[in-house]
Amino acid sequence: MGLSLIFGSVLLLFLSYKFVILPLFFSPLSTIPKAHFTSHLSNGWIILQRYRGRENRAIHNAHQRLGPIVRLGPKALSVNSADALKVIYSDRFDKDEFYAAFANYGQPNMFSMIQRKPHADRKRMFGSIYSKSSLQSSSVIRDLCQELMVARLLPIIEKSAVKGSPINMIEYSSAVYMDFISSFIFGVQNSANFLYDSEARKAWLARRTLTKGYGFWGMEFPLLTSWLARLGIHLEPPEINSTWDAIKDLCLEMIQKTEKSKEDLKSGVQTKSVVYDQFFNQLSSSSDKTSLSPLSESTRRLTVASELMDHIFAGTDTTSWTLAYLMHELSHRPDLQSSLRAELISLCPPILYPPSTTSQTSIMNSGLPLSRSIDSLPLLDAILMETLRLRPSVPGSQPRIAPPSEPSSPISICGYTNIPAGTRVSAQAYSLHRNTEVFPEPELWKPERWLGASQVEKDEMMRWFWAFGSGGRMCIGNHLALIELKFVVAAIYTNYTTKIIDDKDMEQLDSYSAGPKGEKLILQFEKVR
Ligand code: HEM
Repeated sequence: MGLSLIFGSVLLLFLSYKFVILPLFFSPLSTIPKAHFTSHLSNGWIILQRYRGRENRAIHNAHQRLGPIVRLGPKALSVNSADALKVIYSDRFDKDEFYAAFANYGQPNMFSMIQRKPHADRKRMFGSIYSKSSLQSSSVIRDLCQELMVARLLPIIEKSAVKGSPINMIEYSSAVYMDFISSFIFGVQNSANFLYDSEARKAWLARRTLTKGYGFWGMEFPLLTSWLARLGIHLEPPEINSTWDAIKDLCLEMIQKTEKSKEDLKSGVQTKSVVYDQFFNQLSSSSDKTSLSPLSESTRRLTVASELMDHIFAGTDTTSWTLAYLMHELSHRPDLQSSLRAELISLCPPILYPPSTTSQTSIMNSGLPLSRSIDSLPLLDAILMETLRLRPSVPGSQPRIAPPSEPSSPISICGYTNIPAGTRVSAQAYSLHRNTEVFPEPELWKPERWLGASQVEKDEMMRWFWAFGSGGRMCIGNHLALIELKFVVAAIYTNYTTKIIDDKDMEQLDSYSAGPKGEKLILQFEKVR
């Protein structure tokens, strides 16, 4: 009795010290302002904000009140400082376990990998295929712009303009970018064709809508969720899993088609399966070199599928939401549409549709303007940058884990030193892009801010611009996204004006990656005379 009382008291003292006294008074984090009065002791508040879909705004609000660094939980910080980004998103911090949930088919991919070494090995396998110079000079990219954006998308818009029937741009922007990224990966002959295949397009969108807003329990409490599921208690509808499986089957189908098409050549438009070939060859040669654990055929296949499925996920919603927000904003500004068109007409040749039959450099036979000429148009660039600033597709926190401090270079963030190893530290584009000193009137969409800025102001804006993240884990598809977005905007606004018919769904959700709350942006296209 006496012994157990002593044991109980020691245990109670130990727990009080570890979970109350240490985080409250002795942790190096205890002097950092707390986002909520419970934040020194518990993650409960921030988890609740996440559950309610208010996390980005709640963190932003805390930064506005308390400054560039706030404590979200006993071992969790948020920072809002361009200087701190250089420390946290350097090659010393690993990703947080949060990312592991993005593995597909039980296999990790570049995005889901936590540690730097395996990630660096994986990233190297992609060589330079996503670099700006190789994309800008790629004949495949040129052929895809021609086939998908000119030959497939423009006729759809032309038809809608001629008939005067509005179209849902959320649906078509999703279609054009799914077709583009899957064609770049697998070749246009093996990819999705959502622009033409309305049944497949609608099924995909319906499945994506069904999964929207789910995933909280599995991500926050994976063990609890799977234990309860074994007992037949589902925290999220069980059909969500089968919906995800159906979504992922699409990638396996495209891989099968790509493998098969190597054997039997088809007629019709064909392009190289750039990403698939690069990754498959690199994976095969690296697995042949490692005699310890050569990959089995099925593991190799799932590894390819996990990686390429992730590029499809990462490259579809992000770009299509950006296009939808850009067109939404431009539709409010007919004056800006005219200025943009004047700039686009200066391209050589302009992307006129339908192409004039007399023109020698017709866009239909790939007389497209050079990608770098489109890239260097200042107004188009300003319009896109401003959209990515105000509506970044990944507005939420990108969590990293503080490494053990090295005596020669201790970790110091926003003036606080000795950040303990294992502390979860994150920044979010939502707040970085709303710094009023750098982006005055941050809630307004003002492309002019990028045009009128001096070089010094522009450099400062770029230091805070974080739509694609930064450091070694920055978006690998950023150059591809910019090319795809600029080309579609150029192709559309050279030929048409847009007017809003229904935009009730456009409020941006509050989550890690976030698009419009609904699936509808109805626009009326009119042919420019
Ligand atoms: C407007 C379009 C896009 C935006 C705003 C965007 C944004 C981002 C951001 C912020 C990250 C870092 C996320 C984090 O660490 O938490 C990221 C990573 C990534 N993105 Fe993108 N992305 C876009 C388009 C694309 C495209 C077209 C691809 C196609 C390949 C792509 C592939 C990836 C991959 C593979 C990663 C993981 C990189 C790594 O961990 O090394 N993204 N993206």
